Amino acid sequence: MAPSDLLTALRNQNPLVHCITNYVAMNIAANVVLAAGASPAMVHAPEEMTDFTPICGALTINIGTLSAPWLAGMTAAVAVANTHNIPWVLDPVAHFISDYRKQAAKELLALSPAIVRGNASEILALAGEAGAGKGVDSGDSVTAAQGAAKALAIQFGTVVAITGPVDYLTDGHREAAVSGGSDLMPQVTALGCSQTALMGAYVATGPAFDAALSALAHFKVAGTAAAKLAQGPGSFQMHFLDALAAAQPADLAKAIG
Ligand SMILES: Nc1ncnc2c1ncn2[C@@H]1O[C@H](COP(=O)(O)OP(=O)(O)O)[C@@H](O)[C@H]1O
Ligand SMILES: Cc1ncsc1CCOP(=O)(O)O
Ligand SMILES: [Mg+2]
Repeated sequence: MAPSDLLTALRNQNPLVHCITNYVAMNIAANVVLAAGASPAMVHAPEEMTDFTPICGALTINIGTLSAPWLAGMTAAVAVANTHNIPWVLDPVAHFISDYRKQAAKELLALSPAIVRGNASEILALAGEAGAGKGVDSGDSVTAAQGAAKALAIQFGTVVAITGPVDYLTDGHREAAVSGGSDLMPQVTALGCSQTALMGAYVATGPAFDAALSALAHFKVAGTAAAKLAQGPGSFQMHFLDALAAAQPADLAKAIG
């Protein structure tokens, strides 16, 4: 499906997106999903998954502020999603910072996410390559992680998105680059996490590769527009939400290629 059709479908369908994300991202990720035209719900108790996950169009899992009860909620949600053929997206935030987080990311990756999204350092480390990540921030170039993304996509039968100044997307066979946005984007916390949540909204609407591409393009188009009005990271965040809502389906193609 073309990105323009996917954005139109997303806004028509207003899919319910089950997000398990981190404490930092919860508010902005929910606002991003709403601004784009979908309906987010942040629900993480393991006891709620059998009731809630099956009624959602997609699930997103983000390990940014991981702890044991949250991991239990994540694995319970993924099990329900997989049983009901509900696509899910993995964001392995800073998984290389501890053995605990590394192991969690590895276990989640083995549970068949439709899409994996991370920054370059996260994708490199997921493929077992040494990177220069600094906590949640990337220290590596997107180009340096492209081989890792392809290898992961093939090994796990998934779509892998690396975000950065120019985003890269692959399913191991096809690949795409998405440009635009602003260098104010990494100055606003949890925009990567919000991108992951938005991928959930799109993958509830169409095939994984097309969904990830559309979500990446939607962010770049909105980021470019917001940067024209922003005076710094604070006003950028406000204008970015407005620009996500104002983006027109035909605009998305401008960011791709
Ligand atoms: N220097 C940059 N110029 C333009 N867009 C950027 C830049 N850095 C990051 N982005 C965009 O910011 C969003 C978050 O990406 P990123 O910062 O890589 O994620 P994370 O927060 O997980 O590290 C993505 O939409 C990405 O395209
Ligand atoms: C600062 C921080 N600390 C733990 S999670 C988080 C948010 C990270 O968000 P992103 O990966 O989108 O920059
Ligand atoms: Mg991140």
